[in-house]
Amino acid sequence: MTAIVDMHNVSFTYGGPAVIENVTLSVSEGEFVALIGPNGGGKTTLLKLMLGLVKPQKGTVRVLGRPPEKASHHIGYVPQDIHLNLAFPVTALDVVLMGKLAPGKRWIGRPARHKTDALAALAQMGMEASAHTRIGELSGGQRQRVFIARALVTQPKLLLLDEPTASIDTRGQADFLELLHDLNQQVTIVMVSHDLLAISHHVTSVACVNRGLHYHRRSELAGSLINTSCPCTVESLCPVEMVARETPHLFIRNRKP
Ligand SMILES: Nc1ncnc2c1ncn2[C@@H]1O[C@H](COP(=O)(O)OP(=O)(O)OP(=O)(O)O)[C@@H](O)[C@H]1O
Repeated sequence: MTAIVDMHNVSFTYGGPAVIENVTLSVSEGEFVALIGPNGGGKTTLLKLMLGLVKPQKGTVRVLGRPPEKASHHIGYVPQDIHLNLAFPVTALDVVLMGKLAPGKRWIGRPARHKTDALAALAQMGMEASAHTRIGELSGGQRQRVFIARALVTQPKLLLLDEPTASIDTRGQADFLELLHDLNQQVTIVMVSHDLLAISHHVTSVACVNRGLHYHRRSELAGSLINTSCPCTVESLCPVEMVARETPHLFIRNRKP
């Protein structure tokens, strides 16, 4: 089976020190991968490499067996910061319809079906009742659902989400993660998150990113994530441990030095 994402020995720099170094990662169809790690660890850069927005100086990136820019129509992306003038008079439906526009402002697919597809994407995110509400009148969490609907409207095979829960409260986050869990039945998801504990029951694997990358299958982390031992062999360099040290629940605290 072709991997949805295949990164082999990838290194990347913006011109200074390496931001990503010798990273190998394979994401299979149906996975829900969380990328965690400290600020500046390279998580967003990893998503940009998967999107083909930046190119590695070393190694290869393939999405569905092709260079990422040739697979872009199969990728839905919701970036960390979406700058949108909230006073601009567009509805949730208008925003989702924008997902049907290719970069050259060409419509993707048959225009007659666009509205139906956009309403279906909004329904998937539980937002169909707000289709005709102006985007500025929605809450941060509702807007986030609309942006994901925009990414889903082309029925991508891979959904890349950069910290989608940042503007959602704790109760809303649980519902939102439940929704992503359902969505994962039909689309492979790679999501940047800072909240390892909140996501641990929903994801199939966790990749810790701090220039290097350590991949952990959920079975390695299942049960009590707080007390489980970390499967990394190079403990002092393991990003899991670095992340854990920054959280109030030190799931590696009880380990022998
Ligand atoms: N366009 C850019 N030009 C130069 N350096 C950049 C650029 N974008 C990111 N960087 C640097 O690359 C490193 C990794 O950044 P990146 O945004 O990938 O980290 P991150 O893990 O997503 O961080 P955060 O959790 O804070 O969002 C940082 O040191 C950052 O300053």
